[in-house]
Amino acid sequence: MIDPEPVKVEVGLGDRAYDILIGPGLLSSTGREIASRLPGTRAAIVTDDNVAAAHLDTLKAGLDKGGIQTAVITLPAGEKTKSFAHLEEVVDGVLAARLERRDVVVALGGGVIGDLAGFAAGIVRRGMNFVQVPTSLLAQVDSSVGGKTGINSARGKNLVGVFNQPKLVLADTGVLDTLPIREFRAGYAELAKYGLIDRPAFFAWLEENWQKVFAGGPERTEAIAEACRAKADVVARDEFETGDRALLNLGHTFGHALEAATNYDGARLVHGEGVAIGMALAHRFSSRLNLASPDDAERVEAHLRAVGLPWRMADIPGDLPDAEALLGFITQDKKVSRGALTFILTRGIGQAFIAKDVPPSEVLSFLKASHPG
Ligand SMILES: NC(=O)c1ccc[n+]([C@@H]2O[C@H](COP(=O)([O-])OP(=O)(O)OC[C@H]3O[C@@H](n4cnc5c(N)ncnc54)[C@H](O)[C@@H]3O)[C@@H](O)[C@H]2O)c1
Ligand SMILES: O=C(O)C(=O)C[C@@H](O)[C@H](O)[C@H](O)COP(=O)(O)O
Ligand SMILES: [Zn+2]
Repeated sequence: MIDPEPVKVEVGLGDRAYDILIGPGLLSSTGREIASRLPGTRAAIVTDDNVAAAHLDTLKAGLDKGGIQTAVITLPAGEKTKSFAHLEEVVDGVLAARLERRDVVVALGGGVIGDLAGFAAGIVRRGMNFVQVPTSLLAQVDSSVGGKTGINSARGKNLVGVFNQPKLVLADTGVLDTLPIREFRAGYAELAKYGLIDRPAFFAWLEENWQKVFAGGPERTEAIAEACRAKADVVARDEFETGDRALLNLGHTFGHALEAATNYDGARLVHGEGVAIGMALAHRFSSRLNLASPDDAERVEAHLRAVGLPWRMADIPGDLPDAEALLGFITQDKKVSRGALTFILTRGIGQAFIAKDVPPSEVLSFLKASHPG
C-alpha cells in the first residue's frame, strides 16, 4: 500500500523556520528530506537501545538512499540518560566521527534523546545542524517541536540546556506501533494538554475520540497534527518563553517536582505521567483558589482515569518526599522570578493562564492536602 502524503506544519521562525512532516512511512524518506534541505551533509544518529532495535535499520537505509553517510551513537533508554555523563558521550561520539559544523545530528527517539541530542548539537563546534525524528507519541506531539533542549540535574528537571531549533522534524506515525502502551498513554497527557490550555473543543473531541487516537488511523494523525499546529503557533509567537509560551508548562510545575522527587526513576513515574498528575493538580489547585469550578477539575481527573493515566500523587508507587521537600523542587522551577513562584492555573477547561507570585504558603498547604503520606 502506498503511504498517504504527509501532513506538513510549518514553525514560522523567519530565517530559522522549519517544517514538521507527519505521516506513516517517513523514516524511509529521511535521506531525501534532509538532503534537499542540507545538501552534502553527513549525519550522526543519536538513539536509545529500544528504538535502535526497532527502527535504526530503517532510518539508516532511508539516509543511505539520500546519499547520507552515518555514524551511530546508541544510549541506554530512559530519563536518567538526560545527564552530563551522556551529554559527554554524545559530544565525544560526534567529534570522534569527525563531523563538521554543517553536518547534522539526527535525534531518533523519544523526548529524552531529542532533548539530549539537541543540546549536544547546540554546543558541539558552537552549533551544528540538528534534525528531530521523534518516535514516541510525546515526542511527536511536543518535545520535537520548539527547540527546548537540555538535561536534568539532581536539583531539578531540565535545569541545564539551550534553545536550539531543529532544521526539520520528521514524525513517522508508523513507528508508534512499537511504542509500549504505558509510553503511549504518557504522550497522550501532553496531547490533552493543548485542549486544556486553550482548545476546549479539542479536549471535548478527545473525550469522545480518545480510543480512536489510541487505535491508530486518521484520528491519530489528525490529533498529532493539531498538537503540532498548536505548539508551532505558540513557539512562533514566543520562542524564548518571555510570555505566552509558559502556558505549555501546564501541569509541569507540579509534574517536574514529582519527577525530581522520584529521582527520574521511570519505573515509578515517566514525564507524561508527571504531567498528567500535574495537570489534575493544577485544575484542583485552581478550584481551591476559587479561580475555577470543581466540576472542571473533576472532568480532567475523569478523563485521565478513563485513558488509564495516573491523576493523583497516590498513584505513584512507593513513598514520596514530604510536602516541604516537594515545594523545595518547585522553588527551583525555571519560571521562578525574583524568588516568586509562577504556576499555570486555569479558569476552566481551555482557559489556562499564567499566574505570577503564587504564595508559597498556599502551594504548601495544597501539597499537604494532596499528599498521600
Ligand atoms: N523539549 C521539549 O519541549 C519537551 C517537551 C515534552 C517533554 N520533553 C522531555 O521529553 C522526555 C520524555 O519523552 P518520552 O516520553 O518520549 O520519553 P523517552 O524518550 O524516554 O521514550 C519513552 C520510552 O519509549 C521508548 N520508545 C520511544 N519510541 C519508541 C518506539 N517507536 N518503539 C519502541 N519504544 C520506543 C524509549 O526507548 C523509552 O523507553 C522528558 O525528558 C521530558 O522532559 C521535552
Ligand atoms: O515547549 C515548551 O515550552 C514546554 O514547556 C513543553 C513541555 O511539555 C516540556 O516538558 C518542556 O521541556 C518543559 O520545559 P521547561 O522549560 O519547564 O523545562
Ligand atoms: Zn512536557
